Amino acid sequence: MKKIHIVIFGIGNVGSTLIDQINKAKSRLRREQSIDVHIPIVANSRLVFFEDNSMTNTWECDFSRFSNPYQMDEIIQYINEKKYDHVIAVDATASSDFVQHYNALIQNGFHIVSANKIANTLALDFYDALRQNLKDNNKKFLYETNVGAGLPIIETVRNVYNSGDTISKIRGVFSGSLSYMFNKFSSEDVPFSEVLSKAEALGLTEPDAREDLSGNDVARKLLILARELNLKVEFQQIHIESLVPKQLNGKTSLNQFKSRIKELDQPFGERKLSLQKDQVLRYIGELNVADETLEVKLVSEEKESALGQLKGSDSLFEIFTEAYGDQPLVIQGAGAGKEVTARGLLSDIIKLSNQLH
Ligand SMILES: NC(=O)C1=CN([C@@H]2O[C@H](COP(=O)(O)OP(=O)(O)OC[C@H]3O[C@@H](n4cnc5c(N)ncnc54)[C@H](OP(=O)(O)O)[C@@H]3O)[C@@H](O)[C@H]2O)C=CC1
Ligand SMILES: N[C@@H](CC=O)C(=O)O
Repeated sequence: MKKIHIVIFGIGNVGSTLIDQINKAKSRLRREQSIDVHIPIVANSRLVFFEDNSMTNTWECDFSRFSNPYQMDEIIQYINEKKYDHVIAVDATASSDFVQHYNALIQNGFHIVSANKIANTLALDFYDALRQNLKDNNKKFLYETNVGAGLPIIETVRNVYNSGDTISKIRGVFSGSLSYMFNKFSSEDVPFSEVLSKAEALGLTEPDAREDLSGNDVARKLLILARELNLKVEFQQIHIESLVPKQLNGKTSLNQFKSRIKELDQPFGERKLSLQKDQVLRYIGELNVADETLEVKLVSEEKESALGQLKGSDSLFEIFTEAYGDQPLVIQGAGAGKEVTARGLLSDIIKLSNQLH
């Protein structure tokens, strides 16, 4: 039996769902894969719970009764003292501060599984140094959920690339939350602000929904895929059409933005009115490999087209390669949501565990 110790950072939509999924999968993982998953530490942005402190019935109860403010050093020290063989830090935050701890975690024996896209989209210096650090310390970093949530996008792109096929373009609807919003907005008579609130309540958006609407989240996914193809591109090179109206862009706090979301209704209403019958709005990402251009934009699509017929929070990725010719390799399915994202993290945890000896 291989014992895997998981430290979970971030217990919002995705992190808390992951803990529930692990608890449910535990006995099957022991029985079928000889993997014993154990969660000794759970943390949010301010508080940490160490299992030694107490154990009641549920982790939520333990966390709310026995958690304390923390510094990262305490967590690293706790793990070091336990002398565990295999430790995985799961990043279920959206924090740019948290990723600054990755290198220290790796140097202290942690592997990393992440839903957070930030580490892979900082400057190339950081990106390359992180990979060197992983190599030097013989540690692994898995992040399939960075693109398409639970969909197998990164692995597929990597497999196609490693097989020697030439990828010329990747195009599609990269955002599950915006897919949901535009599906609902295009087909129902509701103001955009209402659709946005619903998407937030369903846990489909980023913790700060401006990251979705500004195009930053789609741009990050494009950049992550471009870097998987060994393109040396930076975030600043991406052409992004932001959907956040100028008066709300950059100058508002998150709370101010939330109190003013009705200001989105008019510009989106006008955009909808400009659509022809049988057209829908789609927010797409496009990576052209040959000229290294990355673009994020809002387009009108025919309802019957591949992008136009998407339902719910579906994402769709078209991967154009030499071997596949004119008809791209297509991956479609829910591209956001806590259940599918947590499943993607759990799948990375199991994949990683199977590589450890
Ligand atoms: N929702 C989805 O469909 C998908 C999400 N993802 C990614 O998953 C990640 C989590 O998303 P989601 O669960 O929806 O977000 P939530 O806002 O629901 O949860 C974020 C959690 O991270 C914690 N946190 C923030 N900063 C830190 C920190 N420095 N150290 C430890 N914990 C911290 C927050 O704590 P506190 O409450 O104290 O602020 C909170 O518990 C994001 O990176 C997102 O991009 C990826 C694919 C799909
Ligand atoms: N906000 C993201 C969630 C996953 O990354 C999306 O809409 O796809």
